[in-house]
Amino acid sequence: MTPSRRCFSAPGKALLAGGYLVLDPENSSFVTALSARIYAVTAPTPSLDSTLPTVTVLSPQFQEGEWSYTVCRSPTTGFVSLPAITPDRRNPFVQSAIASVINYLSATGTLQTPLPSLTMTILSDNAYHSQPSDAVPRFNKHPLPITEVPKTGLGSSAALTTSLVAALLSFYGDMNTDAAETKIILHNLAQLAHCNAQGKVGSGFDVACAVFGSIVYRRFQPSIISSLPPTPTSSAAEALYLLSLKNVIEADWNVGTRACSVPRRMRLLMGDVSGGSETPAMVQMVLRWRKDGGESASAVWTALGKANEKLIAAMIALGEQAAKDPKAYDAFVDEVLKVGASGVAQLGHSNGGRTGELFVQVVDAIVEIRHNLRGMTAGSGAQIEPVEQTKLLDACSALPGVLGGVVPGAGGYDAVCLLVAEAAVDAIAEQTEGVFENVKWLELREEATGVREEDMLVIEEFL
Ligand SMILES: Nc1ncnc2c1ncn2[C@@H]1O[C@H](COP(=O)(O)OP(=O)(O)O)[C@@H](O)[C@H]1O
Ligand SMILES: C[C@@](O)(CCOP(=O)(O)OP(=O)(O)O)CC(=O)O
Repeated sequence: MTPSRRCFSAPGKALLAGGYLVLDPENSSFVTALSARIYAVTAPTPSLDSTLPTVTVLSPQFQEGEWSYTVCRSPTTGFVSLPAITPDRRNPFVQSAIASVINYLSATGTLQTPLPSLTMTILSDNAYHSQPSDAVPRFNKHPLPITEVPKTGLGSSAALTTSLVAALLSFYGDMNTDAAETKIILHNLAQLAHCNAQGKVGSGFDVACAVFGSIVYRRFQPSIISSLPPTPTSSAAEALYLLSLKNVIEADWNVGTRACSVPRRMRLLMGDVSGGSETPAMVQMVLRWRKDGGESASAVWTALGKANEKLIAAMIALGEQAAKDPKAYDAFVDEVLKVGASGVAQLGHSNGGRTGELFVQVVDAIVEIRHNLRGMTAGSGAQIEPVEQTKLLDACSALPGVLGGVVPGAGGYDAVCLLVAEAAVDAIAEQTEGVFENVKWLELREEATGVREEDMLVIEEFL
């Protein structure tokens, strides 16, 4: 093993509660980090003293997965531009991650000099992309470029950008990405790089989840990012740009990133639904309805916000209760295994004390969220919980061990997400397979940890 190699990884996401409302910094959302991760391995590239340093990113699972840049640093201003050595190839997320980190380190005066050349190799878990069969090897290779392989909607660009930013901060800035203050810088840089690459300021829940793991997320004010001047074209502008970049990255973004997770013995069950939806088009329809839909739209929006808050509070309280009164909690979960969601609500009302009460709140909140998402669907015309998903979610909610289910994120024909008792998973799969042909339960589960350094020994064999 090359001793200087290091590996950083970041997780994918599911937005359990907060689709659309998360675009407004007033609202909280519940974001779950998933077991599918993207890994970035750093290795110094031997280079000649006389040549300019280069940064190369390899993504060997995809055809044409190589992007190389020369690092040109202005001796007067310190601004770094990155002309592509492979100009016919584009990967805006890769380029943007490198540019943001190197310029930030340059602005803070901590960029390593002379700058060594670097190669980063990306490995991405199979769950991010549709696979030809279930029996593919880990980190399966595709016979197509990345842009042509269908995605599953787990937030590959956010996990990629975050793992690259962590790798770059550690390689070029010698920063400990585990330290709390570095994680905030990492988050802000990854958000900026992701927005620049996307060409728009998104809600950022996927990037925040890739950095911090499962969280109750509240967005930053978009003006923080849009206040940064455009990429400079003169020396005077370069100096100003670097100063602004440092200020923006080190400012208090006031994001909500409180850690949360699915309570023990419960599990998220993610179902891939064949179809697929266009998130940006749906966002446009919803925002238009929100703006022009008068009081009825406002009422649905407010009620959905309340239902989301209720679910968030109940999930957190239930996790605490599981630790505080494990006996009562375990006894209640054993009962949950015997009944469907409405049965859980009945049980919780009649007995179960505080634990029962909290289970009722979770079940009720999911019902309320779905009710309002259907109101949004009807009002906006965006197919957020389409009728097919209503049928699927209703049928699943009646199965023993299921607390309820939602269409995660923007909703539509991408996925469903159930909250279930862990021990019921196999029975749920058995009872739904063949009945609902278009749902495929995924091997994914919550893994609440955000960006982290990996043991190189574990990843080495896949390189
Ligand atoms: N494993 C990977 N290797 C290289 N680039 C990747 C990888 N995964 C994602 N990307 C980048 O992210 C882009 C996909 O981003 P996007 O369309 O926003 O999808 P998502 O919703 O999964 O983030 C790809 O076209 C590529 O530029
Ligand atoms: C509508 C949204 O609030 C949530 C979309 O969540 P998804 O998980 O559906 O996201 P994509 O992977 O980008 O399709 C838009 C946003 O917050 O950016």
